Amino acid sequence: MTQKVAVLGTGKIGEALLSGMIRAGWSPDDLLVTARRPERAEELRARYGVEAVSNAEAAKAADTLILAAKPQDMGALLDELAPHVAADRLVISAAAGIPTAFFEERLTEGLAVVRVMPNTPVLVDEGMSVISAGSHATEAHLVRTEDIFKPVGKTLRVPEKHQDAATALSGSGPAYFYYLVEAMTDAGILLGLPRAQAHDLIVQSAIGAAVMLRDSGEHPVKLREAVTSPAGTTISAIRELENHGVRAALIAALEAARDRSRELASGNG
Ligand SMILES: NC(=O)C1=CN([C@@H]2O[C@H](COP(=O)(O)OP(=O)(O)OC[C@H]3O[C@@H](n4cnc5c(N)ncnc54)[C@H](O)[C@@H]3O)[C@@H](O)[C@H]2O)C=CC1
Ligand SMILES: O=C(O)[C@@H]1CCC=N1
Repeated sequence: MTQKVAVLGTGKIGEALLSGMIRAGWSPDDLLVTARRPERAEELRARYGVEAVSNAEAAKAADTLILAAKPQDMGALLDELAPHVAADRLVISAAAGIPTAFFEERLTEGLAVVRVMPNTPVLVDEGMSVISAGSHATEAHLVRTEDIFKPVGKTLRVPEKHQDAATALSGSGPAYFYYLVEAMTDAGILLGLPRAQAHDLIVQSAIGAAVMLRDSGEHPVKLREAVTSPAGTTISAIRELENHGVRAALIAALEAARDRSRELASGNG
């Protein structure tokens, strides 16, 4: 029998996942969405041909519920869902910070809960989804979760204690690269290039560097050394990065993201 999957709280990450599932061959007939605003429900219906229903209807009809509301909205969503989630359902949470125990305590006794931290590149099938089992989730539940997330990128299983770190690295990760591209494009403008050209030069350099990181098997230090000619341009830039503490700033930034993820654990951070 075909499994029905519902995305509850279909905002940016929920829609990214939904679009990925459809690209991967899921029939819109086997997918349900929920949204707070009727206009948003209509938009999703028109864009993907999926049925938009209430949270209670989704909980009753779907075998797998993907919860993609903000951590701060999760308590209220669970209050709505609690009377309707049968014990044989799989609940997948994509929320930053919130532990699987939060769902287990508020929903049906013995329910399988899986925590996943995806990232927005699921939109282009290059996502990174980090997966942890709750206390009642079995191997079969993890495989069911991977069936949803594998077609839209890589997946990795980690113990739940590492989820806050994963959130800081890969959940938020794309934002750091966009930030760097934005800053380097500004630098290109300072150096006299038109914005569009500066953008293209930096984006293609980022793509080339990312593919080499993924495919060459080389350590990033080796790849950087190959760019850094003696008494050349690159080392002049690297010295400035070190002078400005960019490495320390990145370490502090990711530590702050990890700490914020921990703060969100209660669902009202
Ligand atoms: N944006 C990202 O890159 C990532 C986000 N996440 C997690 O995904 C979740 C959603 O994040 P975004 O998509 O960025 O936020 P968002 O604000 O775009 O989406 C959340 C959606 O949930 C809806 N919602 C809230 N309560 C609801 C309810 N009771 N019933 C139906 N819909 C409800 C909101 O109207 C909104 O459309 C968060 O928990 C976040 O931690 C995880 C990984 C990456
Ligand atoms: O910024 C956030 O809280 C979410 C979680 C990971 C990426 N975006």
